[in-house]
Amino acid sequence: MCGIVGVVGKSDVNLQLYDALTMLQHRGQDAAGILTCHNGRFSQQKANGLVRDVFRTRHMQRLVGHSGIGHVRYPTAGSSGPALAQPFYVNSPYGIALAHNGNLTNAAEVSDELYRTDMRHVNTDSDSEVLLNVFAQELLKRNKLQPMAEDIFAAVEGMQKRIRGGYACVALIANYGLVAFRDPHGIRPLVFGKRETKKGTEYMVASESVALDVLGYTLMRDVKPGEAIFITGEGELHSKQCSDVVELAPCIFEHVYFARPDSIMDGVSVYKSRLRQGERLAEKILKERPDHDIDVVVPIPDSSRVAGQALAHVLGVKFREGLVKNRYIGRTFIMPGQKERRKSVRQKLNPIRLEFEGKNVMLVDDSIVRGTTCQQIIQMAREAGAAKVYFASAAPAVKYPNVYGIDMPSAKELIAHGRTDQEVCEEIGADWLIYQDLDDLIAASREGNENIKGFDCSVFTGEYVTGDVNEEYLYQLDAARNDNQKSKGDKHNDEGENTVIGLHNGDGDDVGLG
Ligand SMILES: O=P(O)(O)OC[C@H]1O[C@H](OP(=O)(O)OP(=O)(O)O)[C@H](O)[C@@H]1O
Ligand SMILES: NC(=O)CC[C@H](N)C(=O)O
Ligand SMILES: [Mg+2]
Repeated sequence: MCGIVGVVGKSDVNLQLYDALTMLQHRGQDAAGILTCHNGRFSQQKANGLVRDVFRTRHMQRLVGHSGIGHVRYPTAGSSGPALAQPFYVNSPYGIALAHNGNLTNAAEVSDELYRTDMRHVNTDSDSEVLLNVFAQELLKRNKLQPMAEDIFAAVEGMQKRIRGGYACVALIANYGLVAFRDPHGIRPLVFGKRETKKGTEYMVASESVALDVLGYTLMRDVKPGEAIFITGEGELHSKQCSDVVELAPCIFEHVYFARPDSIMDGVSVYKSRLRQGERLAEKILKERPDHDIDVVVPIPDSSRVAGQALAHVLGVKFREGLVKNRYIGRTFIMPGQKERRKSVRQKLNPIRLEFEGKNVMLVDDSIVRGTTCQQIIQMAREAGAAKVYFASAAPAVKYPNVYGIDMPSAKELIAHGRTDQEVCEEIGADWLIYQDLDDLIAASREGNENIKGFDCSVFTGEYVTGDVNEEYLYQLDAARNDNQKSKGDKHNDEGENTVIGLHNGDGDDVGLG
C-alpha cells in the first residue's frame, strides 16, 4: 500500500508535499520521492528510506515549483531497490511523471505489448512504470502539441481499457497540470480538497484525507471509481468519468489496517468503522460465550486500539494498554522480510506485567496475517504471568493473497490458509481465538455510505473484483514474490548483482532528472 499526493499551488509546494508524505508514511516505509515542476522543468528527489531520511534541506531548496507530486512506497511489484522508487518519469509526450498506489494484474502482458506494439522501453519490473507508459502512449495518440482536458481524459479512458488491477494515481504533465485517477472499482483510495490563499485557490489530491486536514485543505470529495480529474497549472479543475463500467468496491483492508483512523474514505470515517468492528466482535463474543471469564482487554498497538476500546466497552470489561509500543519502530507487517518482521515485533512491543499477572486476558488485534505478531505477543503475555490468553481478531481469517496493492502474494505464508480456526488457535498458542464475521466487517465498514454496494474482500474470500485473477496468475505471483524469493532479490539489489540502474539521482545529493 503506497501513499500518493499531488498539489497545484500558488507558491512553491515542496514543503506541503513533504508534510503530506509524513502524514502518509504509515502506507509505505521503503522509499519516498517528490517531484516538482517549475517553468516546464521537473526536479526530483527519491531514494529508499523514510520521508525524514530521504529529503535533506539541500534537496528541498532545489525542489522548486508551484505544482508537484509525491510518493511513499511499500513494494508490491519488482524489487524494493531505489530504481523502483517513485514518481516515475517519461519524457514523451510533454514530460510526464506519475506516482501510483495499487497493483496491476496484467502488467506482464501490457509490458510486452508496450514493447512490441508501441515500441516503448520499460526499464524496471515495476507495474507503475508500465502504467505510466500506457498513459503516455494513449496521450501521444491524440497527437496534440498542446493537450486539453478532453485529450487527457481520452488518454485515461484508453489506458483504463488496457490495464487491469488496482490503481489510484497522480501524474504531473510538464507545463499543463496535475491529473489524478482511480480504477473503475475504486479499489485504492483517493481524495481531493482545496484551500483558499491570498493568491488564489490551491488543490491537493491524496491517498487519505488526513493529509488534507493537516495542511488546512477542505475535503471536497473522493475521486470516483473510474473518474479522472485534471487541475491546470492555473488552478482550473476539470473532471470526467472515464470508464464505461463502474462499480465501487474499495479495499476493505483499508478499514481494517492500512488507513489512519482519522481519515475518511469513500464517505466513511475509518475511526467509526473501527469502533463498529469492535462492537460487532464483542456482540459475537457475548453470543458465543455469554459467561466468559475475560478480566481485561488489551489491544495490540497501534492499529487495533480503536476496535479494542469499543470491544471492551460492550463486553463491560476493563480496557488496559498492557503493551507499550516503541514509537521509533515502524509498522512490522509492511516490512519486506519475515526475519525483519519477527525481530521487530519484540523490539516494538513490551508488556506491562501487572496487567497480565494472574488474569484472563483478551488480546485484540485488527487482523492476523502471517501470525508473526500474535504468536510472539501470546507468548509474551504468558511469560508476563497471564492465566489464560484469548485472542480476538477484528477482521475475519486472512486466507488468500492480495493482488491489488497489499504485499500478501503467497497463500502459504498466511497462517489461516488451509487451516480451521481451531488449528490457527493451536498454532498461535491461544486458549481461545475468535474472528470477526465477514458480514459484520462489511456492515461496520459501509455504514455512512450506502452507495458502497460491496468491497474488495479477496483476502478473506479468494474472490477478486476485477474478475481476471486465476490460478495461473496466483501461482506466478507466489513464485515471484514469496518471502524466500524476495530475500534473494533484495540481496541482488544490495550487492549490485542484477541491479537495475535507476534513472534517477543516484547518490541522493543532486536534484534533477539530468
Ligand atoms: O499476523 P501478522 O503477519 O503479524 O500481521 C498482522 C499484524 O501486523 C500489523 O501490525 P503492524 O505492526 O504492521 O502495524 P500497527 O503498528 O499499525 O499495528 C497488524 O496491525 C497486526 O498487528
Ligand atoms: N503498494 C503499492 O501501492 C505499490 C505500488 C507499486 N505496485 C509498487 O510496487 O511500487
Ligand atoms: Mg498491529
